[in-house]
Amino acid sequence: MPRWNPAGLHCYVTGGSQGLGLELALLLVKERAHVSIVARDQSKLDAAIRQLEDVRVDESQIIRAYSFSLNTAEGAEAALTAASVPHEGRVPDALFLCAGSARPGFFVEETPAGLQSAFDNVYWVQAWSALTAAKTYAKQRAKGKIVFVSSTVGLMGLIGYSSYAPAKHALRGLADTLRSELSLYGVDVQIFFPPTMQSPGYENENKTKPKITLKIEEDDKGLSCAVAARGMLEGVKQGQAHITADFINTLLRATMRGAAPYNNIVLDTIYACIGNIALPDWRRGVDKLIVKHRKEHEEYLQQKGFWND
Ligand SMILES: NC(=O)C1=CN([C@@H]2O[C@H](COP(=O)(O)OP(=O)(O)OC[C@H]3O[C@@H](n4cnc5c(N)ncnc54)[C@H](OP(=O)(O)O)[C@@H]3O)[C@@H](O)[C@H]2O)C=CC1
Ligand SMILES: CCCCCCCCCCCCCCCC(=O)[C@@H](N)CO
Repeated sequence: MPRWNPAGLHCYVTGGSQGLGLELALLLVKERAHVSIVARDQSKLDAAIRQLEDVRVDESQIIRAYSFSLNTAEGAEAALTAASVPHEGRVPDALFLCAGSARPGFFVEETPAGLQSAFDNVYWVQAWSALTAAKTYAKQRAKGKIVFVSSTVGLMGLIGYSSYAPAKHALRGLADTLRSELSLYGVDVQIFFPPTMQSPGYENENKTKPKITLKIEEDDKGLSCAVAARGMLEGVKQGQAHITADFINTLLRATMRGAAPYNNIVLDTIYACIGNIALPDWRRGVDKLIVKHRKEHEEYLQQKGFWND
């Protein structure tokens, strides 16, 4: 299969105002793509556009920002329609659905409304864009690409991520389904599983992250968003269905593949063997750490007034 090349194509990057999405948008602009970024905060979009303009290679590149909330079907549709205007109404050649946010916490402290809004912020924030794009690809008889962004905790579960991990797993289910179904229209579907990335969103979630989750993650320095974006784009170019950019997520990917396509049958089999031994070993350590944390957790709940009502 020939490598995918973004030069001259219209790439639509949600969450393109900061973090992974911005770093990916920068790479795409450097590779001569037309780039549209979408996020809510206009001032962050303005700052991002200045950075993207700085790396423009060609006068003819169309580089635009659009402020929309992608949490609703209407918002996602309006954003895609707006971004298509400078391209004669044509659907973008590729969508990179990077938008999403995490709000870690303990399950027993969650509320029904909180859990539902988390699904909006993690699953629907990408799925609505895929829905409107898929319909438009089919109607316009256009070929294209949709790339979702999941997480390490789209491949496993970890204390503190009960509102987030299920939605990231659901994105994998959607990506696998659409990889199968959208081949009807010549639309490629891929999904990236990033590890921890040093981003504004990560710094923000750490402010309220449970202590035990912080402890489990403490040795994990994560990737810079620039390195993660490079790994993501490389996997996209190679046409990988499931993309990873670091060793741990590669082990998780290889052990969680199921019927998904191999990236490399020999290497993936080796990674799965390593993962089958190393991952349960790591998990046993984490399980022990959590049991040891019981007393401190009880004190935390006491302090929060958990037993008061
Ligand atoms: N950082 C990490 O450790 C990891 C992150 N991920 C995932 O990778 C992706 C990128 O993460 P990261 O770079 O850290 O994210 P950041 O939180 O730093 O940036 C998120 C981007 O998405 C935009 N966004 C968020 N919600 C919406 C919305 N409802 N509508 C429109 N735009 C929105 C934000 O802009 P604005 O708020 O202005 O709308 C911003 O541009 C996310 O999907 C995240 O879940 C996965 C694994 C690890
Ligand atoms: C040999 C086996 C060793 C395995 C080590 C695994 C260590 C990983 C623990 C951290 C996982 C948390 C990632 C969540 C990232 C994310 O999506 C949020 N930060 C959202 O922004």
